[in-house]
Amino acid sequence: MTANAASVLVVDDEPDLRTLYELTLLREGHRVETAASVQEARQKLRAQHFDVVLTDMRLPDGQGLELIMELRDAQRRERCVVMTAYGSAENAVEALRAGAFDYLTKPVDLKQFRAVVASAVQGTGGVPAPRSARPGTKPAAALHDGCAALDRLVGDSEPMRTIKQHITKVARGMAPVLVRGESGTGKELVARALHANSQRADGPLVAVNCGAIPENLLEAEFFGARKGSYTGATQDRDGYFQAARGGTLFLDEIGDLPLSMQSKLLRAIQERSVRPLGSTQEETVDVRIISATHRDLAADVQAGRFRQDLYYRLNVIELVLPALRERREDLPALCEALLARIAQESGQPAPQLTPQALAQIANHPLTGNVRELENLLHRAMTLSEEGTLQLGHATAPPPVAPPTPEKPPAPVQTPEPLPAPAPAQTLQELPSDLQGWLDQQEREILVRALRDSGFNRTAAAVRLGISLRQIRYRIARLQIPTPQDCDGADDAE
Ligand SMILES: Nc1ncnc2c1ncn2[C@@H]1O[C@H](COP(=O)(O)OP(=O)(O)OP(=O)(O)O)[C@@H](O)[C@H]1O
Repeated sequence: MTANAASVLVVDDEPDLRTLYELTLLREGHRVETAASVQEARQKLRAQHFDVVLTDMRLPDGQGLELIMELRDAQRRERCVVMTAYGSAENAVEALRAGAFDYLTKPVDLKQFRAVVASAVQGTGGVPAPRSARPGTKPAAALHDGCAALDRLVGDSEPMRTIKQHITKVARGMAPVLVRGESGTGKELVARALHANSQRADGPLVAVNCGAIPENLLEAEFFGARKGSYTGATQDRDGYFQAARGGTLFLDEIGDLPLSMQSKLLRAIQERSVRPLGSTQEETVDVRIISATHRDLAADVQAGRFRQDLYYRLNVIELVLPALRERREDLPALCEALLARIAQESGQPAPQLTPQALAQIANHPLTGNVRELENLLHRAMTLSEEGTLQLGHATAPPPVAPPTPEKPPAPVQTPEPLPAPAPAQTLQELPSDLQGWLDQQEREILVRALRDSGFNRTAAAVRLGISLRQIRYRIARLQIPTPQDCDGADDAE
């Protein structure tokens, strides 16, 4: 028996299943009480508090959902896990919306069962959460990180206050969250704040831009791949799901995921397990899913571009971020915070923001939201003299090299730090490592385009006929070093 055993109430009308769950939990070191009906569960809950309540959805005298709602209304601390019949996605979604911490589908897989209970027990006061178990860290640190992540979301307007309240309220559960909002409104910051305020804050946050990954690589990137499963897979490697174990998987631009991948993602979420490419084994993964989109996913569902069942699964809780034009009162605070951040990153003192400069900024439509504001301030800072922010022409976007589709990319010249390419090999000899060779070619082309555009990724992307997202993905994948302020040189998308 573990010293910090949690107390669990199991509610199920089937005696065999009750015993199975009870034995499994006892073996994990927990204290267990059981109930066969809603009435009996109510009695037990009146008599004592538990850490976790595991309840079947359908009970002879009512629904497990009633218990969840009663505990929620009484502001009780119990975390509820509901067991729903396989294929009834609506029930699981309804339970999560009603405040359930998580759900399991029947027939319950015992491995999943143990993982979900372990996740629910963490931080309830039973088994200590990973953070407090780590030597040298205090629970206060968790609080601090969570608050700091919320503070990074600058803005005290009504819609921003509501968003922050919602973040603290929903961060601790396992329910999937869909963050909606125009490009540049801070969806990724919201995802980070959700993670930092969750009990998984000590685990990884893996952010994935679904729109930037080539379709043929999606499966391997998400679920991992075994050695030899495709050309270039020279060793086993984990996917995003495995990398996010015990933490949060942030799926940005989820609306850009092709339909074929949507069904695979749905399956992974439902089964809580993934099968790496080339493997015969399923791997259990314990991740919380947060997704984001600037698109109207409901309309995409109507148009058949997005799977309805996946939409329901991802959209259990929806957070809608306001556009900057809907919260113009936040502009002064945003400018101050962004200038301080840019100044700190560039090692310069923050320039003073005069009322005239602020008025000039306020006149700008800023359709690209906070990202556009950030880029504008970056440009203005480079023009500023004597400690005062000068807008000058900074409100105009920087010139971007026009696309030159008719002009094929010039022959690749090797940039300084890179090894010389092997053009002879291109034509005469077959490369012995195709993937490595292709990566090398791509790297050289990207480095050249970046240099030619003064490390402005937008311009480099235009030049190469790819999107900003794609170039960002490729730069990260090939680990191409870029100057610190490279972001600032980019246009708002
Ligand atoms: N409320 C905010 N306070 C401070 N900075 C913000 C805020 N919102 C956004 N930003 C900054 O603006 C930039 C864009 O934010 P973020 O990437 O989170 O937006 P997004 O909605 O995810 O954009 P996209 O849809 O294009 O991916 C980031 O540098 C971020 O730090």
